[in-house]
Amino acid sequence: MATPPLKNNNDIIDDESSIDDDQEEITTQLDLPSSSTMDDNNITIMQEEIMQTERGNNKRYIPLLVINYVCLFIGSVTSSLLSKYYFNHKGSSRWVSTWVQSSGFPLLLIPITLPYFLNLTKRKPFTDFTTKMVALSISIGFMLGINNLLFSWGNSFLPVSTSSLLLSSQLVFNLVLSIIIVKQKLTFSNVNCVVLLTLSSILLGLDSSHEKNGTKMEKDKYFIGFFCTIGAGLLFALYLPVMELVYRRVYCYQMVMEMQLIMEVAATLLASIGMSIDGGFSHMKVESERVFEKGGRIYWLTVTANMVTWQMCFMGMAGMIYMTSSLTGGICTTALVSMNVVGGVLVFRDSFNAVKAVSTAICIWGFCSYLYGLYTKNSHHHNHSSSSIEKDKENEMIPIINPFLTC
Ligand SMILES: Nc1nc2[nH]cnc2c(=O)[nH]1
Repeated sequence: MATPPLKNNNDIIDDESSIDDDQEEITTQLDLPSSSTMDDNNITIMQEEIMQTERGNNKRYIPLLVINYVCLFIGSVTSSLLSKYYFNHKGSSRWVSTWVQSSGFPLLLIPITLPYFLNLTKRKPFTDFTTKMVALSISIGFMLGINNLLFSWGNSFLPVSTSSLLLSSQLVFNLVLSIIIVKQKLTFSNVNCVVLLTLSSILLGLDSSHEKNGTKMEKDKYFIGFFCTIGAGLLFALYLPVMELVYRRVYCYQMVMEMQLIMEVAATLLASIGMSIDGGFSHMKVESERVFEKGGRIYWLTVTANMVTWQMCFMGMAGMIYMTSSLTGGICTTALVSMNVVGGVLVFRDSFNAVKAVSTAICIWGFCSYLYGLYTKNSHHHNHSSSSIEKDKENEMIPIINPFLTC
């Protein structure tokens, strides 16, 4: 395909007034069907090169990455603390803790519509969606719903240390499935990090016996918790690379959030059906009026805050996967499991012994060395910027943002 000469990069990015024209022009250059999404098969080597050249100039990339990581961090740590607060004060519904993970989905309308109303984009929300993408989002949403259910059931039956020990397996599964599904390359940096984070979680898990809130756990409850957590880890490890694969078909951050919203609607539907069948909604009412130790007002505040923090967590996770890779998303999430333990120590005065200290240190070390590995690899990549697509694929910081189509 003959590709028309490109405009100067800065012209394209800085000149907001010409974005519309640019988009139209580049849509033609990239041969992107105007009413459908970017498909891997539609991208020629030349088109990849055009996008690759522009990536370095995408000024929104780093701020957006930071915002997403901050959301993931705050969302993960606070949702874990709020869940603990809920269970500590006689909240007991597993369905409620499943439902709050996705039911805050309307909040995603903020990152979806804000750029449009702030005139940062001319793209109208929910345009360029194909039936296939909606169907994919709904299917992945059901998978997420089952993961949420298993995750909260596992957490409710097991002590934090045991569930973090079991969840450590998700990172290894994530690495293996990323290699299979998205052809993730094995590097010293990512293998080293997976080993260190897994070691950190194992240490955390070995730190306590199978006791929850000071009482010896019944064997059957332990096994339910065990299988739910392993199942959640496996599903989550599959969910991340599948998301990465799907995100390769979208061309801007807003679309990622829109897909996330559809997924969360599907997950909420699943949780709501389960909750209705099991009397979860009436249980919520009874809990708030008679059971929760801190009273009804604090109960609803806890539930609402948990809905908000879970959305921050999922929004950050989706953004991380889109802007980096599923493995980086998995590493960031798993590193936060250890940070949740530190949160428990700071907020609930949980005991902090030498084993937890060593585990936290290993986690921080593994995570920082991974970030450093990404940083050096990325700067090497920029210094030796070439047209090779293979080279880009080796890089785990893959900003799939097409700046011409940044919306
Ligand atoms: N299975 C699983 N589900 C999650 N949902 C949010 N974080 C996690 C996680 O670390 N594992």
